[in-house]
Amino acid sequence: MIKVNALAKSLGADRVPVLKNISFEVHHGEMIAVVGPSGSGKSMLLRCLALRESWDQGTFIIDGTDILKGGMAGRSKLKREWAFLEQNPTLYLNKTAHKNVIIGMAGQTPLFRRVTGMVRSDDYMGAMDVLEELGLLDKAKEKAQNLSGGERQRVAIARALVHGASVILADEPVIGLDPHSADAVLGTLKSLCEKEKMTVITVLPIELAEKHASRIWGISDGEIIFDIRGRRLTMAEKNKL
Ligand SMILES: Nc1ncnc2c1ncn2[C@@H]1O[C@H](COP(=O)(O)OP(=O)(O)OP(=O)(O)O)[C@@H](O)[C@H]1O
Repeated sequence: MIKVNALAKSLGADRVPVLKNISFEVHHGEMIAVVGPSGSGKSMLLRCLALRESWDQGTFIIDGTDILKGGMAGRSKLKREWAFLEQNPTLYLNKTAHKNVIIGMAGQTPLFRRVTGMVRSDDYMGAMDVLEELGLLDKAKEKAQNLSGGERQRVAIARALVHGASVILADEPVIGLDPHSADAVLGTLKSLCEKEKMTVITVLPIELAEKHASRIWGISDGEIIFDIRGRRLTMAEKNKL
C-alpha cells in the first residue's frame, strides 16, 4: 500500500504553494487518473511521488517503509520498482524502439551480455510482445528520433512493462494518440492493474479518466478536491475543477 500524508510543496523565492496537504492511500491494482486544469499541480504531484522533487513536508509510506525517513533502502527500492513516464520521455534517440525497450532490461541481464551486447532470445521476444501489445510492432526497428511524441510515450511504457515496474507514474501517456490507440494503451494498463496488481497513477483528460480509471482524483489549485471511484463526473464535480 502507498500512503501519503500531508504532502506540501512550494516553489521559488516567495515559496508559492504548488501542492497543499495532499493525503491518500492507494492499494495495489488501482488505476488512478489525475484530472484538473492546467497549472493545478498534476505534474508536480507525480514528480514528488517519483522523488524528482523534494517535499517541504509530509510522510510517504510504501508497504510499511517510510521512504523519506528510512534512508537509502526505501528510495532505491522505489527507483528500481517504480517507473516515471514524463510528458517527454527520455529515450536513446539514435537507437531503435526495440533497443530502447531492451535497455530497460539491463538490470536483469547478466553483465557479460550487457558488455557484449548479446540479448537473450526470450528477452528479445518479450520486448517484441510488449511492443505489439502497445500497437508498435511496425515501429520496432525505427529509430526513436523518427517516432512521434505519442509513439515515444508508448516505447517508454513498453520499457517500464518489460522492466517489471510495479508502479507506473505517467504524465499524459496517450497525448497525441488517436482515440482508438489511446483506448488500446490505457486498456492494456488497466488489465495489468487488474490481473497483475500493478498500480498506475496517471494524468489524463477527463473523458479518458472516466472511461479507464478505477479511481479519479480531481486536483485544483494544488489540492485534491475530490477522490472518487472511476465513473462519469457529475456536472458539479466538473465545475469544481
Ligand atoms: N520549476 C518550476 N518553477 C516555478 N514554478 C513551477 C515550476 N514547475 C511548475 N511550476 C508551477 O507549479 C504549478 C503547477 O505546475 P504543474 O506543472 O504541476 O501543473 P499541471 O497541472 O501539470 O499543468 P499542465 O496540465 O499544464 O501540465 C504551476 O503554477 C506552475 O507554473
